[in-house]
Amino acid sequence: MKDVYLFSGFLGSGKTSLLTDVIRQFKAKGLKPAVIMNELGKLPFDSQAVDRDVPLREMLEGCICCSGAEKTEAQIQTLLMTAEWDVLLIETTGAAHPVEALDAVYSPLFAEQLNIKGIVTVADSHLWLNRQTLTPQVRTLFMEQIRHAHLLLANKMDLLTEEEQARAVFEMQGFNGSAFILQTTNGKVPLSLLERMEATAQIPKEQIEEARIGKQLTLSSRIVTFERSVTQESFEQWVRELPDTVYRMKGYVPVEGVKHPMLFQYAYGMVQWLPEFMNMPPKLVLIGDNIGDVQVLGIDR
Ligand SMILES: Nc1nc2c(ncn2[C@@H]2O[C@H](COP(=O)(O)OP(=O)(O)OP(=O)(O)O)[C@@H](O)[C@H]2O)c(=O)[nH]1
Repeated sequence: MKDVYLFSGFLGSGKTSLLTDVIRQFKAKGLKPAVIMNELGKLPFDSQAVDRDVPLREMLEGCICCSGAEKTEAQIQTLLMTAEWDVLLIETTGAAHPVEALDAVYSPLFAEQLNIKGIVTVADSHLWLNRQTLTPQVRTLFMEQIRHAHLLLANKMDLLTEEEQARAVFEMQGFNGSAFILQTTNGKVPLSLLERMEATAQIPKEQIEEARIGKQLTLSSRIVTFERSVTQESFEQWVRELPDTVYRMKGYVPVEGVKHPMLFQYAYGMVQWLPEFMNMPPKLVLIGDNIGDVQVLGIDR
């Protein structure tokens, strides 16, 4: 299993600074990192910060969330097939919602190969203290990135007084009680802290595969394997009755009377079904808060 880290954080908060330093540290340990970078706009600006010997895939058309999970899936697949690497670092754009970004890396296709370690959010602490200057939408995104972090870097500490530093960390901890918070400058974090993040997908063997992120985190993912086929109607009925703390689902659902499991997508109350021409494994990924308790149709438990 290869470890995967997602670097989240608002525009200009220090993600690329973190990325370059983490690459340096992995290399110093003799490990080979690979990188997926997402840029808003078309210029591969940040990628110049990554050494040439690091396998790199870029998505220049937008962020992980809005350019679609399929592209990220394809990028990861390409990396898995074409390059030698030990650990994958994914830098999301500052405009990505962390749940969407996480969703993009959770594919049933490589659930057995990747170990999603979780979300490292770089927070601009100066901006945190001045967040009332942001528009409501932007402020919501900025705060969501902080709220869903598994490891939170309170960055740009050099710009704050001691009193401000303490206030920023205190407030952030109140907002995200489960993340470990580290005060940083230029995104410098000891590798051991990243490596200590609790991994997610301890896959096979059992029918139900729990995937946990972090310790007592709210946001978590779970991969389940269907034991029998369901009807489309009954499955949609089950979806309608789900608690609204299930944010996202995707996978392949075995549907009665249909040859191969159908590609199923769910996001923010919307359901999408697509026929699949290959026989894909009947697995479903759920992402949300406390999803361990959700009883899934077609799975006995
Ligand atoms: N003073 C100060 N500047 C920082 C710190 N961390 C990053 N910066 C600067 O902030 C700017 C943005 O840093 P990046 O690492 O490119 O941030 P990013 O999150 O990758 O930016 P986007 O890719 O645009 O979202 C750069 O000019 C960095 O040098 C810090 O701790 N203190």
